[in-house]
Amino acid sequence: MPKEINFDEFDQWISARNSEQEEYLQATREIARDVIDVYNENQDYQQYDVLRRLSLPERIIHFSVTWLNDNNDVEINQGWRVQHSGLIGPYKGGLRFHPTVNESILKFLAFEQSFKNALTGMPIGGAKGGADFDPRNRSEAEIMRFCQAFMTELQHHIGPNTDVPAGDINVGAREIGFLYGQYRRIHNRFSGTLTGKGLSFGGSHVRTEATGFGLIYMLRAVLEHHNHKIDGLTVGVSGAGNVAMHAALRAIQLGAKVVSLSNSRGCLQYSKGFSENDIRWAIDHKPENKNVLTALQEKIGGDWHADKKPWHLKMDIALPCGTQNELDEEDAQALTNNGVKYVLEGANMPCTDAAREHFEDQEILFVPGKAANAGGVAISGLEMSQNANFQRDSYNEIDDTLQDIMQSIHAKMVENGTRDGKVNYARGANIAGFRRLADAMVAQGI
Ligand SMILES: NC(=O)C1=CN([C@@H]2O[C@H](COP(=O)(O)OP(=O)(O)OC[C@H]3O[C@@H](n4cnc5c(N)ncnc54)[C@H](OP(=O)(O)O)[C@@H]3O)[C@@H](O)[C@H]2O)C=CC1
Ligand SMILES: O=C(O)CCC(=O)C(=O)O
Repeated sequence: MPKEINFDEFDQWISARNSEQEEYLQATREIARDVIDVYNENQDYQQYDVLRRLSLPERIIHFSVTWLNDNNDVEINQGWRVQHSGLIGPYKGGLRFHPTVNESILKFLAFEQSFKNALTGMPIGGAKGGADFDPRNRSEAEIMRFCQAFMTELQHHIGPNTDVPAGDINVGAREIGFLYGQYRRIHNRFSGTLTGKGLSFGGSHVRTEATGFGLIYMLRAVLEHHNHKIDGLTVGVSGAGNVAMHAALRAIQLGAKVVSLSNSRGCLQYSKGFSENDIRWAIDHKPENKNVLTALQEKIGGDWHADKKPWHLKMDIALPCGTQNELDEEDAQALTNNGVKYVLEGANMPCTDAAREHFEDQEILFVPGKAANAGGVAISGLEMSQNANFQRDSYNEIDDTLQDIMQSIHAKMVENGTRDGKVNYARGANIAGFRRLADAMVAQGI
């Protein structure tokens, strides 16, 4: 029988099933708060129980990864693939290698991924995976053997029409090459089972840059909607990885002043504003430097603040691009004290709940990661279709498509998130993603 549900009932239900999985509870509660009215207004959604069903992963695969280090000692790690929703296409989402990886983090990432992928308009479901492997201080040979051992287990569960992994933290082009090589060796088949591949073996132009560039295209759309221009604005970026560096690069190319980058060890402040060449140098020299930001500081100057975040600096726009929950309420307060106007999440869920509430209370425009960083997975979707058709589109064609996709996600948020003339981008993203998944769930029955 159709049944309405209120937020407290939902909260009790989800908490009882996921106790001590704080990141997962944070992500599911955040979406439920925004979509519960949409759910309660729709008899079909109630009849098919879509809110609760969408709040649990379809499948979690958990395996051990056993491999030999350079001393020929056995090492054992834990690996997972969380296949959250295959409703609208093959499971799709990145792999993360980091010592903090656990089931709660991968479940939250897979859950967010399903809503993000729904926003792209493409036929891709949501998943995430990874391992508690720490690649820091490992030789390249050890990283290769770990990737091969990880894929030996994961390959049972993926395929071009089943589940297509890609990169995430500490999984870049090199690791995707090792993972793909092992998959191809086992299956003796050239297929699109992994995106983010090298250009010489089925990769797509712009995939490397897509998440960071897409974030800046989203920023441009948000600014235009509010009659502003990026030119001359001051931007603070956290992180110094794939997303952060490419966001900084595109922002500078479009005329912004980027005054910070950071990593888990501290923050590099460069008040004059980095040049394109500074960012390109950091991208190129990251592999051979333990801390590319202190190496950059030695080259160009600026101030290195050990164990600090960039959020105490003066900026118009904040782009957290490091990791989940890196920006808390105190940071949000510091940003508003300094006059920040826009916050766009490049990372997945980098703002804590309290920080998001603070931005909402202060009427700071906030765009959640599931919309702002969707450019990466969107170009992964294009890599899949190029692979399926044995074709390669040009760099400019893909970059143009990326701009169109980010514009269309912006339009969906405005359509679903505007009340009394004001856009709540988080609510707009949650409602638009929820409607697409919920409609597919109803149409496919039980
Ligand atoms: N790659 C992609 O296409 C996509 C990535 N994302 C998300 O973007 C984020 C970054 O991923 P990506 O750039 O690919 O990963 P990378 O591995 O390339 O880089 C991660 C960067 O974040 C830094 N970092 C880690 N923890 C913190 C912290 N607490 N504060 C500040 N910086 C920190 C790392 O520093 P250190 O080296 O010191 O650890 C590193 O510089 C993640 O949340 C990821 O899920 C989202 C969409 C797509
Ligand atoms: O490209 C992909 O498949 C996944 C990207 C990703 O992990 C993400 O969007 O968080």
